[in-house]
Amino acid sequence: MQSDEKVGSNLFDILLTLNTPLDPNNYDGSEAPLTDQEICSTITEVSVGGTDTTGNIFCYTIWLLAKHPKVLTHFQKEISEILGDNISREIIYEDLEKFAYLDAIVKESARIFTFVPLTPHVSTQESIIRGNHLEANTNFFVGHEIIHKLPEFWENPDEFIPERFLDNEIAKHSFIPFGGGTRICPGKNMSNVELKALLILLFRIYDVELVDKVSEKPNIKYSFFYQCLDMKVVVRPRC
Ligand code: HEM
Repeated sequence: MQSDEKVGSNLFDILLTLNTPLDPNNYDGSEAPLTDQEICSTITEVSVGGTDTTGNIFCYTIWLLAKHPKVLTHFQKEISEILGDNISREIIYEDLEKFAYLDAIVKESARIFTFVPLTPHVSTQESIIRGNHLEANTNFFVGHEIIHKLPEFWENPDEFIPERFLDNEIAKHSFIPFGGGTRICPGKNMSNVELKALLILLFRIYDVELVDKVSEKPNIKYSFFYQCLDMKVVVRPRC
């Protein structure tokens, strides 16, 4: 970055200028707010954690909506009711809180395509989990995807039914796409806001059709998370 460039207020600007004379908070060379290693780790975490995750879930939600036209129509009606028909009207954060049906769509999409199906953990103390005895310091996995498909919590678990998040009380710990406890995903809210805004921006103007209408699933590869390898769509302005 050139020294005469204006520093914006986005996260990368802030991180890249910390500990330098370009720091908008006038870093005076005394104790640095973060070490260089902490800055690098934060940039890596936000880049890795923050792009593939939301991008893939965006694809899966488009795929599900294209496969379930009634759900899409309901969502597009919600868009018109909340934002009106002026397509250049900006979306603000407060609008997103009114989108109850979209919220249910996003949750159901994260349940059907549990992006991170397993996470590794280590027990810090001796515990009994569903009748299984675990010593302290045991390595184990939390099976997010398995939990999201258990028939004791989810009726017709393989079906995409956003209404289940509107009408029913969801059993505690049965819906954990972002994990839970102290290590819950710190990007949860950011991802939800991005995803909802993107879906509104897309579907308030366009209809989307899958090129491959036959396959039962999108083309997915597992590599710690479910990566969407390719998904071709035809996008048409709504009539
Ligand atoms: C739909 C999008 C996302 C999903 C499904 C997701 C899912 C998860 C899950 C399951 C975990 C593990 C939690 C646990 O161990 O219990 C996690 C951790 C994490 N996520 Fe996300 N994530 C998403 C978006 C994001 C975004 C947008 C960011 C950053 C901007 C992010 C950053 C992180 C980080 C840094 C951790 C590690 C937290 C820790 O170990 O303390 N994630 N995420």
